[in-house]
Amino acid sequence: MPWTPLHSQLHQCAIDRQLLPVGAKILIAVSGGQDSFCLGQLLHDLQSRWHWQLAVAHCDHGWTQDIGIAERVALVATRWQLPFYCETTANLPETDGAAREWRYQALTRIAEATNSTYLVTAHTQTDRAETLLYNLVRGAGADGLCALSWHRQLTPDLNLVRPLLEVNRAQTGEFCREYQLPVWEDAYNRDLKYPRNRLRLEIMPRLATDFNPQVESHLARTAELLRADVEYLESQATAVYSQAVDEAETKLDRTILQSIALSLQRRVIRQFLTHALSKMPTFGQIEETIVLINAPNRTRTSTFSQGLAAEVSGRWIVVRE
Ligand SMILES: Nc1ncnc2c1ncn2[C@@H]1O[C@H](COP(=O)(O)OP(=O)(O)OP(=O)(O)O)[C@@H](O)[C@H]1O
Repeated sequence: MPWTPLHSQLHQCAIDRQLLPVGAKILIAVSGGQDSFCLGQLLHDLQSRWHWQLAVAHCDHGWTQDIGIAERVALVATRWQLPFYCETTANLPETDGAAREWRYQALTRIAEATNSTYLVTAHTQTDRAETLLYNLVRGAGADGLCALSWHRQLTPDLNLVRPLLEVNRAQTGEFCREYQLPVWEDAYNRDLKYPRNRLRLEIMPRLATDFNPQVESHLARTAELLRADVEYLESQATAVYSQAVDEAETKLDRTILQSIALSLQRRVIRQFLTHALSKMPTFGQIEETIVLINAPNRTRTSTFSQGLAAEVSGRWIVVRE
């Protein structure tokens, strides 16, 4: 089969971003859709140049509309002459979130069992643009807008890598047609009952025709820029947090918080409350706690959870009943 511009793009991207080292042991998550078939084919074709050890994993949710997909993926894996692993769940996941959680657990198990140190998924530039817009409309800060990073540590021994973040869905579709890959069209993806599908099928095309044909790549670039900002801010916040918090992580020094910018204050308070409440605080809880930085002694927020509230105690902010 021909060497395509996508082969060159992925090859160059792997070099520039140092995504997958020479000789890496890589597990490819293949759903049976066009994006992951495209990714699998590209990695397979580049394998001899990079000396990667590849394997294919599929997660079977047991949903009736998915019958036959695992067999298709297995067939393509055989065509690629790659080992194929499939996990089926005993409990049908009822929501998208539950399915995703189970999928990542299953993929991690397969990666561990096969000693793979990289798990790759086929999230694309299109997914990134849609995620940004979807989260923006629902209400998100910079952290929510830059979801989908190039890589993320899943466990101490396993990295999640997303090599297709600069490739769009039109390109993966065209590639799969050229390579005659047996792409599975998920009926769920066309159901306009789901907001995410309406965004993909109605809003994004409308933005492209009425506003800017490059909307997808522009939104994805915004996500990329935001990610760098967020990573920098979060690392600064972590450094301040370690200075401002006491050893037991029960109180926060207001004098240190008073001298930093609001954007860092928010992040330090979020880290503190996440620890104190054992869960991610809401935006409102963070804003209430920010007020305490310059408030009189004994000023108290509303009750957050389990009877706990934040309170000024001299130079400290504490969380207590
Ligand atoms: N059933 C599956 N088996 C194996 N891999 C899968 C499966 N479903 C999804 N994936 C992997 O995850 C990628 C993203 O798929 P999809 O967009 O459907 O997941 P998502 O749940 O919306 O994404 P996220 O994991 O970011 O929430 C796919 O390209 C594929 O690599």
